[in-house]
Amino acid sequence: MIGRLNHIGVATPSIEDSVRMYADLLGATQAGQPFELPAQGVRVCFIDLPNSQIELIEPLGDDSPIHGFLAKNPRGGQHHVCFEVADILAARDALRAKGATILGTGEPRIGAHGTPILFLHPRDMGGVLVELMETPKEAH
Ligand SMILES: CC[C@H](C(=O)O)C(=O)SCCNC(=O)CCNC(=O)[C@H](O)C(C)(C)COP(=O)(O)OP(=O)(O)OC[C@H]1O[C@@H](n2cnc3c(N)ncnc32)[C@H](O)[C@@H]1OP(=O)(O)O
Ligand SMILES: [Co+2]
Repeated sequence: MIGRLNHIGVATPSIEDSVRMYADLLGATQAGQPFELPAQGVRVCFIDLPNSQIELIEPLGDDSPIHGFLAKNPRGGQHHVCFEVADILAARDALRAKGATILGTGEPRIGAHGTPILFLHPRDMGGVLVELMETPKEAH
C-alpha cells in the first residue's frame, strides 16, 4: 500500500529559527518560501532533501491541530511522517477494514502539496502520527 516517504513533519514555534538551524547545523539549505494553510491550521515551509523533504509546521490560528503538541513540546519536535499512496480512498477503506481510525471526518483534505491527505490516529501506528498523501498524478 504505502509508497515513498514524502516528508517528515516537524512542528516548531518558529519556522525561521528552524530553517536557520537546519542550514547552519546540517547544511540543509534548500528551504522554500513559507506559506499558510488556514484550512489546516498551519504555516508551512518545506526543506528539500536529496530523497525527501522536511515539512516545518507552525500553528496558524486558535484552532490549529498542533497547539496541543507544542504545549507539550514547547521547543517543537518530530510531529508526523507522510507516506505516499496511489489511491487515498482505497487506502482509507483498506485501513478502516483493518480497524484503523482515520482522523477528522474521514474525508481527504487538500494538503500542503495540493493533493488529498488523511491522518491515521497515533494509537493505531505504535505512537506515530502517520499522514497519507495521494501521489501527484504527474508523478505516476
Ligand atoms: C495538512 C498540511 C500538512 C501536509 O503535510 O499537507 C500537514 O501535515 S499539517 C500537520 C498538522 N495537522 C495534523 O496533525 C492533523 C492531524 N492531527 C490531529 O488531528 C491531532 O494532532 C491529534 C488528534 C493527532 C492529536 O491532537 P491533540 O494533541 O490535540 O490531542 P491529544 O493531546 O489528546 O492526543 C491524543 C493522543 O495522541 C498523541 N499524540 C498527539 N499528537 C501526536 C503526534 N504528533 N505524534 C504521536 N502521538 C501524538 C497524544 O500523546 C495522545 O496520546 P495518549 O496516549 O492518548 O496520551
Ligand atoms: Co505533513
